[in-house]
Amino acid sequence: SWGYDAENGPDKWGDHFPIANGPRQSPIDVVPSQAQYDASLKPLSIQYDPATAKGILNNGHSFQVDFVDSDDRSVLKGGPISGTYRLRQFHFHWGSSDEHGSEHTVQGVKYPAELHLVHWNSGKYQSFGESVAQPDGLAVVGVFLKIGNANPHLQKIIDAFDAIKEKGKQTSFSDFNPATLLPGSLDFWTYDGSLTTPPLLESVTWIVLKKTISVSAEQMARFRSLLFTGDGEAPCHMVDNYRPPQPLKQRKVRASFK
Ligand SMILES: O=S(=O)(O)/C=C/c1cc(Br)ccc1O
Ligand SMILES: [Zn+2]
Repeated sequence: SWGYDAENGPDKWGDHFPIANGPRQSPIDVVPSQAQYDASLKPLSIQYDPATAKGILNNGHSFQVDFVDSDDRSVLKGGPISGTYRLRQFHFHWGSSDEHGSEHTVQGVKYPAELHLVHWNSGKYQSFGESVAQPDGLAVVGVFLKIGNANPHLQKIIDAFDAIKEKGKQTSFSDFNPATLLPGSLDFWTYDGSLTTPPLLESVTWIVLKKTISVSAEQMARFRSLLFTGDGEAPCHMVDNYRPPQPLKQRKVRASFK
């Protein structure tokens, strides 16, 4: 199945998922000078309840922290979206070195990693599964990681890595507030896009934060100690699990800030 190597990576995804060459694919290169300031964009409203954190899983492509999404305790509102979107999971994409690894880029600048907080439109649809097939079904907040001081909030996640080193492994993960992973400013760029992994569905309103959060080089090295492979397979380090920027086509990127 799909992955990130030469045989099954982003250049091959179109073979099984033709939408890979669609009109609203993600990620993109954000060019700040081309983004239009939109005064009608509301401030982002992000309210997460740490009690909704459920577990952490190595899914063979990344690791994800899953949340209880059977009620509106952890939700995203405002910004470019209408109504309420419920937090489903967050995950990361990262590189084999600190020089690259993010999916979105900013005028060609690559960051060592990118956090994605995935939300679905619980105001309009009954489940994540239904939402993922709708043009307004998902809202993903993207946050760039930049090498600097160790991030104490990331450390709690990293401390769980020994339990999920291989593909398919999972463990409980509770009492965690993902809002601690957000930068001080919620200024953002927004555009209509897609999932950046197969099935690449064009159902995502992207909200990419301008400000970064810190991660130390040592913490990044811990991300790279995870494995794409399962128990009993020849080990392959989980690195370079990012899709490169895709054509903007007929889209405009809006900015929430001047
Ligand atoms: O990298 S993203 O575009 O955030 C992919 C999100 C995603 C989330 C879920 Br939940 C299932 C499949 C997916 O592809
Ligand atoms: Zn992602």
